[in-house]
Order: sequence, then structure tokens, then C-alpha cells
Amino acid sequence: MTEQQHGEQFDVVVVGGGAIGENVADRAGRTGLRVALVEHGLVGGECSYFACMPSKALLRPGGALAAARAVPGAAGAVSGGVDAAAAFAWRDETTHGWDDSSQVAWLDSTGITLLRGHARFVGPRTLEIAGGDAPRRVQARHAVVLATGSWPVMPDIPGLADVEPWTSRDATSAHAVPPRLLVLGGGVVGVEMATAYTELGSQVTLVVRGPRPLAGAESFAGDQVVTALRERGARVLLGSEVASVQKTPTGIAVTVTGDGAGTVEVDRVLVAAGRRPGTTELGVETIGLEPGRPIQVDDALCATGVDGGWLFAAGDVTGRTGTTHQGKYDARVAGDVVAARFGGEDDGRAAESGAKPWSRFRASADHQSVPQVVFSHPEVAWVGLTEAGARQAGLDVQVVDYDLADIAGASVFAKDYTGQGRLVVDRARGVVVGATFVGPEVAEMLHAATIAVVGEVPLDRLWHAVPAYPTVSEVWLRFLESAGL
Ligand SMILES: Cc1cc2nc3c(=O)[nH]c(=O)nc-3n(C[C@H](O)[C@H](O)[C@H](O)COP(=O)(O)OP(=O)(O)OC[C@H]3O[C@@H](n4cnc5c(N)ncnc54)[C@H](O)[C@@H]3O)c2cc1C
Ligand SMILES: NC(=O)c1ccc[n+]([C@@H]2O[C@H](COP(=O)([O-])OP(=O)(O)OC[C@H]3O[C@@H](n4cnc5c(N)ncnc54)[C@H](O)[C@@H]3O)[C@@H](O)[C@H]2O)c1
Repeated sequence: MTEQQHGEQFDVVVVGGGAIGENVADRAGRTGLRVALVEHGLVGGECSYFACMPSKALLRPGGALAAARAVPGAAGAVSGGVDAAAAFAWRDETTHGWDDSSQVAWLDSTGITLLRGHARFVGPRTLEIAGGDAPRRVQARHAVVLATGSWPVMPDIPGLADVEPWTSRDATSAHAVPPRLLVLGGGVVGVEMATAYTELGSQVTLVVRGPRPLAGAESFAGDQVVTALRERGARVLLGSEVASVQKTPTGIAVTVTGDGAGTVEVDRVLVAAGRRPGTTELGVETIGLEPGRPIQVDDALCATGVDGGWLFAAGDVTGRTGTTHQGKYDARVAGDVVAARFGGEDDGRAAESGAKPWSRFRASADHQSVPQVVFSHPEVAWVGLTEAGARQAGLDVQVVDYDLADIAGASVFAKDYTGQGRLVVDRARGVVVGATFVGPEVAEMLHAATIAVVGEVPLDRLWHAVPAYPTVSEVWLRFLESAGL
């Protein structure tokens, strides 16, 4: 066959130039492989332009104000609430005005070839790229890595499509605050955006299906978030669902069923009902996979549903990770595996083929120590197993709870500090398998817990890790004392 029939050849083709695709491409090229990265939108993907960065920029002003208000001596200097226009302007700065030229410049510096356009499989290892500068066919000699991310789920609710509902993209890129906003869904997006828009001055109604938001966290986390949202003026309807939506002359009437049954009139509806993997419009049926389903992978990030070991995937498209940090961890593993299997020296290949769990070629942490931060106010941060998760896994657990307000560091951090910590210990091994913190700025405390869980550090050794006085991290000492040390 001619090059025209095969298409342009690369050693590795990465589809999707979000944070995950960028990291795979970078590491896959480290043993000399020729790598192409295909992107149909902005290089940097959701996280840089529509998700992590803009949402955190919108949340930070409210957090900073609350922090100052909680400190006598500083509180008097705070008058008024968040300046929404200035917050939006700062968000615009963090997203570089939705201009990806700095990320493109970084790609250029690495030697990765950027192909602009929409990639679609036409068969194994072969893709057609449409809509870019130069539509073309490309073939991967060794591997294709899918890093196509995910898209918001739009529930099939009568009338919803007619009111131009916001997705998280709209909420993170808006330049005006809807006076009244209904947020559908009590997951991480729902909680963060309900917090941000309440602080930006909107009258927010958060509709949560279950008894509390953040169903994957310890229950006290969701409860404390609800209390704080209500204290700030938001309405939180628990045990509730949106049944229908209708335009009215003065706004949008949302009919809610369940414990919060009634009609709420708002100016905008934000749908935060979860995400589906980006495997539609990708031609995966030509390689024997079903569109709309996640790409199943093993711990080397190699797809299990395709023969030949040439297809890899990482990030949201796998359904295995749902955050940038964990997706990037998988991306580093995927890139290193590809670099070792298809490029480089024999010893690299041997190291990879004999790789054991916890080697740099296996994404072992995905199974036991995934960190998650919700940047609400209070923040919620956890890693590993919750109490319920540990019991479900059959562990004999010791649960150690501590009120963070009782820590000396908390009493000087903020007046009337409110927060909670929980350690979940596997009694049989005497190691921490999970930890949760709720409170102001607890996100920064999480990594110590992640190290304890990944390192399986025995409690009697943790006893020698002395937290500085007076920090809120002294909770670690209190945890251990409460555990009987
Ligand atoms: C509102 C919000 C806030 C979040 N906040 C955080 C946070 O604070 N911290 C955190 O860790 N995580 C956060 N997340 C999750 C995080 O954004 C995702 O886990 C992360 O973006 C996934 O990265 P990815 O590279 O897999 O996918 P994406 O970032 O979606 O990148 C996929 C890329 O592939 C491209 N693409 C798709 N199909 C094709 C194709 N066929 N051809 C060419 N290009 C294609 C897309 O244009 C896109 O650029 C947040 C998510 C949301 C929605
Ligand atoms: N700080 C962070 O790390 C961060 C921030 C935002 C998002 N994310 C990630 O982005 C992804 C998407 O977040 P998300 O919050 O959209 O999804 P999610 O799956 O975390 O939560 C969706 C919520 O919507 C609810 N829901 C679904 N359909 C509903 C309906 N019809 N009516 C009422 N409720 C409904 C679900 O019960 C669930 O609680 C997740 O992987 C999340 O971890 C991470």
C-alpha cells in the first residue's frame, strides 16, 4: 500500500490534547518515538479552559472573603461581598482568554506534532482527521492513545432542552451572574458551582437526589456542605428530582418532586448530572468497540477490548479516573509503557514487561488511594476508602473521628472554626486506608494522608511523624492518640 492509502505515519498517535493527552504524548516521546497529538478544540482541554482552573478562580474570592471575615482584626476590613465583575476578569486571566497559544508553544518545544482537527477511526491504528488545517489520514505504527475526555450528561427531562440549560462549561465561562440559578445535581460540579454562584450573588437552589450531596464522601462531609450553603442563603432541596421545566413570561418554572416538592422560578438552570465518556463520533465501532462506552483498560492503561496491544487510553474516557490529577498519573504510566514497549533500549522493555504493581509502569494507586478535593466552602478532601467503602471491602476497620475545632491551630486560624476529620484504619494491618477532612482550606492537608495510604505506613511509625504546632495538621497526633497510641 502507498503512504496515501495508509496515511501519514507516526509511531504513536494521541487523540485528545487535554491535560491527560498532553502528558501521555510528552512521556511517550521520551525514548525517541515520533508522536502526534490530535486536538479539535483548545490544547489543554477542559481542565485549563472550562473546568478546574476557571471554577477554582470563581471559588477563590468567596473563600478569601470568608477567611478574612473569620479572623478578628481582619474582619473589619471586609465590607460587601464578592465583586463578580472582578472575579470574572480574574477567571478570564487564568484561562488566558481561552487562548491556547502558550500550551501550543510548549508542545512545539517537546517535538510533538500537533494535528488540529477531529479524529475518527477508520480501522485499527488508522484515523481520519477532519475539520483541521489540513484534513488527512494518519496511521500509528505502534500505538494509539485515546484521551478524548468526557461530555456532560443531559437528562431527558420534559422542557429542559427548550430553556437553553447551562452545562458546567457555561457556568465556568459566564460573564454575568443569573439573579436566580437552579443547579440540578449534587455531585462535585453541583456543589462547587452552587457555592461559587451563591458567593457571586445569585439566589441558588441546589436540587439533590439523595439525602445529601457528595454521595461518594463520608456522610458528615455532605451534611456540613449543606449547612454552610444554607447559611450563605442557598436553598438546598434534598431527596428531590426535577420533573419538568417550562418557560414563563418572567423566567423558567422548574417543577421539583420528592421531599422538596414544589415549583421554583429561576432565570437559569445549570445541569450537573454527571458525564459520559468521549467515545461517540470517534469511529470506535470500526475497531470492535461500542460507542458511548468507556474504554476499559488494564493497569498499564492498555485497552482490554481490542487485540494486538496497540490501543491505550487514559483520563475521563476510561471511566477509571474523573479528575485531572489522577488522570495525569495514569497518563504518565501510559506514556512510560508506550515509550518502553515500542521505543528505547532492551532493558527498558524488560523492565516494563516484568513490571509489578507499584512500579512506574502500573497505575496501582487507582485501586486504593485516589485523592479528591471539593473546593466548596467548607472544602472537602478525602483519599482512599470511606468507612462504608472499607466495610464493604470486608475490612475490620477502626474509625477515628476528630473535631478540628478542638485543635490549637484551628483556634488561631479562625474564630469559631468548624471542621471534621476522620481516619479509617485497617485493624488487621494497622495502616490507614482512608482519610477525610472537612473545613476551611483542608485541601492542603490531604497530601499527608495520601502518602500515609500509598505508603501503608503503620500507625506506630506514623507516631514519629510529628506535626508542627500550632497547625491544623496536629489532627494527625490527635487521631493517633484517639486510636490508642
Ligand atoms: C466544572 C468542572 C470542574 C472540575 N474541577 C476539577 C478540579 O478542580 N480538579 C481536578 O482534578 N479535576 C477537575 N475536574 C475534572 C477534570 O476536568 C477532568 O477529569 C479532566 O479535564 C479530564 O481530562 P482529559 O484530558 O481526560 O479530558 P479533557 O480535558 O476533556 O480533554 C479531552 C480533549 O480531547 C479533545 N477531543 C475529544 N475528542 C476528540 C477527537 N475525536 N478528535 C480530536 N480531539 C478530540 C477535546 O477537545 C479535549 O480537548 C473538573 C471537571 C469539571 C466539569
Ligand atoms: N474538584 C474536582 O476535582 C472536581 C470538580 C468538578 C468536577 N469534577 C469531576 O467531574 C466529573 C463530573 O462531575 P459531576 O458533578 O457532573 O458528576 P457526578 O457524577 O459527581 O455527580 C452527578 C450528580 O448528579 C446527580 N444526578 C444525575 N441525574 C440527575 C437527575 N436527573 N436529577 C437529579 N440529580 C441527578 C447524581 O445523583 C450525582 O449526584 C466527576 O468525575 C467529578 O469528580 C471534579
